Amino acid sequence: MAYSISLLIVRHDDLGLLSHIQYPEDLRKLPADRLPEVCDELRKDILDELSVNPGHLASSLGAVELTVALHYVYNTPEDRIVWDVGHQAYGHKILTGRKEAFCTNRKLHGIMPFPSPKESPYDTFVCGHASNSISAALGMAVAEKRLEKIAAEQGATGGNGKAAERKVVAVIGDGAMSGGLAFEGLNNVSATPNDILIILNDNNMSIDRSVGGMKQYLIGLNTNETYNALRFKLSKWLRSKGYLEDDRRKGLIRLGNALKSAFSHQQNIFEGLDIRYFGPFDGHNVMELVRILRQLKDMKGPKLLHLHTTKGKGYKPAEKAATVWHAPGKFDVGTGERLCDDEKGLPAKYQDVFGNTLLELAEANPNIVGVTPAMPTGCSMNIMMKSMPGRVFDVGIAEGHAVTFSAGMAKEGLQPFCNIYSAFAQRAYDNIIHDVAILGLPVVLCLDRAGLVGEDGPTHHGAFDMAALRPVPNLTIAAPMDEHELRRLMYTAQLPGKGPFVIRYPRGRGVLPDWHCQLTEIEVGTGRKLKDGDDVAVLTIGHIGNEAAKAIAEAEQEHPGLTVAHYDVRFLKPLDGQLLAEVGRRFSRIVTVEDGIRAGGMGTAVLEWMADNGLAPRIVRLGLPDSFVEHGTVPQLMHITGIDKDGIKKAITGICGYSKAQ
Ligand SMILES: Cc1ncc(C[n+]2csc(CCOP(=O)(O)OP(=O)(O)O)c2C)c(N)n1
Ligand SMILES: CC(=O)[C@@H](O)[C@H](O)COP(=O)(O)O
Ligand SMILES: [Mg+2]
Repeated sequence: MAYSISLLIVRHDDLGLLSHIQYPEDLRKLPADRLPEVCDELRKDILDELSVNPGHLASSLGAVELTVALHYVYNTPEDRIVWDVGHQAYGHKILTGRKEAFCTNRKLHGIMPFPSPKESPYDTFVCGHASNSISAALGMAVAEKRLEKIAAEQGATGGNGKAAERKVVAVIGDGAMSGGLAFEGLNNVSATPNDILIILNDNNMSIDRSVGGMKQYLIGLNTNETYNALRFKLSKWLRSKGYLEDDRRKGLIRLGNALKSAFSHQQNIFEGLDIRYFGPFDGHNVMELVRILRQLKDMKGPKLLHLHTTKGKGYKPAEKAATVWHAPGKFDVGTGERLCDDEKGLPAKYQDVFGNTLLELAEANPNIVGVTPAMPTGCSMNIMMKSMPGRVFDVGIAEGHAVTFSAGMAKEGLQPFCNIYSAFAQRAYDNIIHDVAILGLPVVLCLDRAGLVGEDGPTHHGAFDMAALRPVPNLTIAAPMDEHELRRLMYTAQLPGKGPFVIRYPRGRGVLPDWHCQLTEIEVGTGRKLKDGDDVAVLTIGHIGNEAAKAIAEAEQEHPGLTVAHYDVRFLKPLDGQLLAEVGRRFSRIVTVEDGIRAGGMGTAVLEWMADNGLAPRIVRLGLPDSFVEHGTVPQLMHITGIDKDGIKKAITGICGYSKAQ
């Protein structure tokens, strides 16, 4: 496997103990009582670096002790640590050969935003979308057992030719634990022979506050210390006597569970699933963590270790306001002041236009309710939440549920606005088809972060929504080119009889000096001509139309005589047949521009429409390629993928014969 970090900037700071640790094997040479020092240095390194090179701060600070203890006790990378989301894994990166390159974190060609086996053998699985760690870890554990069996049958000495049995650990936060996939994983862990350790890193926070029954359950979940100590000793002894093979182990868990609930009047959901539960313990006591992990490491059967941690641990501003410090941007470490750009005079963020407009619509329409899967701040639904707490539902990291829950409310007459980041909505594909589209329920699905998102990289780009949703019957799919269009589309979507309505818009700011405007209806399925011209028609959808407008202006300026028409398709579905007929009849050259994957998106829709209607203009389609776009700033990535002003201009002039087309 190729490991890729091509941007190598070496840091030369003197980091004390850390400067002697390149890899976990160096860490493991230290006596355990030096580990608190390592943690302090690691925390300081993360803080200093992130203050100038922004990223996910608070979760990584909260996982420092756990990270050090894991790499100290486990034989990584041979043993597998599977991080959930991976936004807490900066300490892991620094300890696993990426200390010098950490200053390139999230930058173009630098370290990837989330752990990835493409970058390091210490990164065991793809990270970015929450709640997959338990399933992946179980898969690895099952593979290990099976491969060992195959090797034994073939007369080899052990699975993968190694001496000790590989251990597999999943590290999952309380927020990620609210995801359905995590529950599916637990259910399967319970019923499949395996020895995995699930570490529940419980800081009682998601990005916003943790929500739901599991969060409440975890707060109340306790086992007393004597019980924990006794149980460690007992299971060690039973194991040494060979009494802890699978059947007996399950029986003992059930007995333990029964005794515990008899004494404490508390059922333990994990133990009820035959997963041994240990905790809760202090996740910031590194020496204690080492002791506990050593005891659990060789224990057979599935286990869950529950740790209490503090998001933002060790940095007071982050501890006090973990949501803001989840990914705070640049900041002054000393004062805790966040160094935000001067926002004065800048257009509003689309998310804020969404949030304010939703509240405005909800004030007028009592049927409107808001649904967000764990992103109230990210999508600005917190604006409505503050004013109308009873009408907004944060359902946790549960995109599929968010859609079906919305569908249920729509079925009974409410008007849900369900806001999901485009990439996370991939989790809800069938829910959109099965639970919304088939019945044609009037759910307004707002896909924020559609298109390139920048530094979060391939897992987070909203690349696929248009291509994925376009074939689904009954859906209306639209994308606003500016803030006013977003407001008007939202207004239109909640009018009676509109059915399922998808509105996609990007991360970041719009283009207008003032987002306020009157809320008036846009006729569904209509695009608009923004500018006339004779030589070529440029068809765009959504915000990228603004980039195309700049490209057109420049192309016309650089090539006197060239005139370019610009159409805003606006609705991917239904397409505006009248507009396309005009374009198809008048122009023999068309350039389509979108910020989603080219295959199957708007350009493809135009191509199909022309072919279906017996028209054959030459069409150049710009969009994201058939490969995963890496991380970098949005302008950098737009340039690389050829959808920035220069790329669009090149396509326009190329198709008109002024320069070679791309
Ligand atoms: C499927 C999916 N939905 C939403 C997100 C956005 N997200 C990233 S981290 C996070 C909170 C995770 O909370 P937790 O697992 O408790 O980790 P913590 O941040 O508290 O350390 C959310 C909602 C995501 N990455 N993936
Ligand atoms: C780790 C994760 O998935 C989120 O923290 C994500 O990075 C948020 O993205 P925005 O910054 O666009 O809200
Ligand atoms: Mg959490």
